[in-house]
Amino acid sequence: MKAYLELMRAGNCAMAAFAGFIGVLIAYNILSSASPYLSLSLFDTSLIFAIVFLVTGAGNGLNDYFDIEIDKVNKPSRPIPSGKISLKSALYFSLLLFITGIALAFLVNSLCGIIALFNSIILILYAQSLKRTPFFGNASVGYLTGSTFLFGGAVFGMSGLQALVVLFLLATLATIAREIVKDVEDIEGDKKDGARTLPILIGAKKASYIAAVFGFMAMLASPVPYLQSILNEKYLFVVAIADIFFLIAVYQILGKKDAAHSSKLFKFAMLFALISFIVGA
Ligand SMILES: CC(C)=CCC/C(C)=C/CC/C(C)=C/CC/C(C)=C/COC[C@H](O)COP(=O)(O)O
Ligand SMILES: CC(C)=CCC/C(C)=C/CC/C(C)=C/CC/C(C)=C/COP(=O)(O)OP(=O)(O)O
Ligand SMILES: [Mg+2]
Repeated sequence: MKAYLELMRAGNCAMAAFAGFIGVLIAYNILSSASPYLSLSLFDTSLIFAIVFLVTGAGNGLNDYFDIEIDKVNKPSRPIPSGKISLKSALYFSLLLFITGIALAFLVNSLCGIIALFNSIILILYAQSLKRTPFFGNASVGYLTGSTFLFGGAVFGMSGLQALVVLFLLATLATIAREIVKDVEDIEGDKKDGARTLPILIGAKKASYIAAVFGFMAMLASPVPYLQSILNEKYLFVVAIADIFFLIAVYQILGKKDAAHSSKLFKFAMLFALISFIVGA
């Protein structure tokens, strides 16, 4: 059981699922001010959390299935290269998670079902090939991460999804920045694997500057949810702390050229940003 949770990267699944949960709450807050009779279903909200957890876990599991050769070198302690889980078991487990997540999403409503199906296709394409293409891999993970908010809002249909576009964009920008930093960190292993990532194509320095631009865009846009009255002033205080960590993360990659530390700081800033959303809701 523990090995399967490790294969799913349960920590990332929980973070993504929490984002979906926040998406439901914020969309409800926005829409209920105009429609007082709008109801918030605890069952649907729990389903959103579970679906994002399952589909994210499926994507992570399939990712490790396709990455077996790289991970034998770079990450030998992971469940598949270490022998805790066989390749075939990892594949069937991931497919089961995808099917379960998609089926549950259609149980919520057709919009959630379509998003879950579309995201599952992107996750499969990412694991198979997209991750080895310049920038498209980073953009895919950025979209997928940002889509957790859209997915939560979709519980209330298109109006709920549209209400969370700003949060979607913030999360997407920040994730793209981190993904490019991760590619800078993995440049040697990716070169051996024949991957054509941004740092391999244009060099680590230029790629780091592009990551910094995405990071700054996310930071500069972070007051927008407050300015649009989507989130309150408490959000501003907490997101300011996230922005400081984003700034330090950018300094780590540009000033110190320490991609590993920068990646960790980006993730910590993203966690703080998630907290700012719930505090400001
Ligand atoms: C400026 C501002 C307010 C930005 C918003 C930042 C935000 C809320 C981002 C969303 C965070 C989120 C929903 C994360 C979900 C889980 C996750 C970490 C997804 C991306 O992971 C892919 C990554 O390649 C996994 O690598 P690793 O973390 O090293 O295992
Ligand atoms: C909203 C719904 C239904 C699903 C969203 C699914 C989500 C949130 C995905 C988040 C992004 C994510 C976890 C993508 C999976 C791909 C992945 C594991 C990328 C990182 O793997 P690599 O690029 O191989 O790098 P490492 O294996 O070294 O971490
Ligand atoms: Mg991988």
